[in-house]
Amino acid sequence: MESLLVYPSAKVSISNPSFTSGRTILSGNRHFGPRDLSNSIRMSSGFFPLRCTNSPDNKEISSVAAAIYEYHTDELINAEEVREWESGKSINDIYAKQGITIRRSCRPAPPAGGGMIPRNILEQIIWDKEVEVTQFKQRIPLKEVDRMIEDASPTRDFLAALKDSYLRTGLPALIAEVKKASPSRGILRENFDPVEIAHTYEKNGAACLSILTDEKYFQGSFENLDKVRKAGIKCPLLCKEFIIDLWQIYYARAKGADAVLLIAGVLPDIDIKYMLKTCRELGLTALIEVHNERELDRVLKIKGVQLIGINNRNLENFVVDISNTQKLLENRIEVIQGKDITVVGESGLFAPDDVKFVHDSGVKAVLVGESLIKQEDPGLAIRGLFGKDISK
Ligand SMILES: O=P(O)(O)OC[C@@H](O)[C@@H](O)c1c[nH]c2ccccc12
Repeated sequence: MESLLVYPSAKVSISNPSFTSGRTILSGNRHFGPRDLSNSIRMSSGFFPLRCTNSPDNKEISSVAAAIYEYHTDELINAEEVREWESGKSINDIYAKQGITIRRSCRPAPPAGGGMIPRNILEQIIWDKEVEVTQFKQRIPLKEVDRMIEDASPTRDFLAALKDSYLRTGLPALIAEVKKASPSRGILRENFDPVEIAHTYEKNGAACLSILTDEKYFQGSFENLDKVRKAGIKCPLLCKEFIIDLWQIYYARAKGADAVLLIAGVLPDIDIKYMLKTCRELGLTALIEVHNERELDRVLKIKGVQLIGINNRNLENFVVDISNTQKLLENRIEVIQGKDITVVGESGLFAPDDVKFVHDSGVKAVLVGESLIKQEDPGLAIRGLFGKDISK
């Protein structure tokens, strides 16, 4: 074998005999093995393929390598990002070339020279997430998450639930968000019972629910996701998380998610592609979030994308403008419909006119948090938002 791709976040144990499929490249111990290989795992965080040019000669390693090699499609192996990486470009330069302004700090092992200062809140959130995920992975290694998945109940079809609801009501399907707080708005609801809110949303016509799991900035938790899932809720659930590592996708599945959010402003194309593949294997729907034209155009080029969210909130400065949905869809709606992609209008929706506005722009679903969760009765709030009862 001439070359293989290794994900830097991979934790591979060469003496682990369970290396039979590509999935397991993410389990095991910290180091891959001999120096030539471990040298290629330079970043402790981040998610990026590296090509190791030395042929592994150890028999065990060869089988690992074969597993990894098999798992990558030509599309990933030949990705432009890989070539750029090989020619010595830094991960953040490669991100920037795709218009991604959010950098990776690669903490907790910062690059030499370190000392980076976050430029905005989203960057801060991502850097904190790098540390958090590393700790989570140490506490609950992927092998254990895999076991948890074996015991989890089957996933529900998130996308089909949105489509069914749209066909039934003729109005954008509602993804109602279970959200206690946000960095821009502070605490949204004092007496916050996620299960009770979820039941109310479901009873009042939500097609799907979105459960915030970020603790530090949104006061959410995977616990909440788990609780809602086990409370007899039928609506499919979106795990609302800042995903930067495959581990989080597996964990979301283990905790009852039916869908995960992938933010194009944070993830380069190669990560989105790889994560989409993982989602498909786990039976999860991926909601790919974009905020500007460049991100949308990037995502429209990726094969297999079925669900795109247009966030009206700029996560770097919190400015909300619902005309963003219209602006982005204006010249692209035919392409989107041609590919049978469903678009979700996200954030800043408060009144029937807002829903009508994004519907007229071409969305078939909406993602709503604040305007529902802030009201005494979030169920009544749904009627207020649509101007009618959408539960029948
Ligand atoms: O509360 P709002 O304005 O209705 O927004 C909901 C949802 O769109 C928002 O919470 C959101 C959209 N994308 C995100 C990414 C991370 C965290 C939160 C979000």
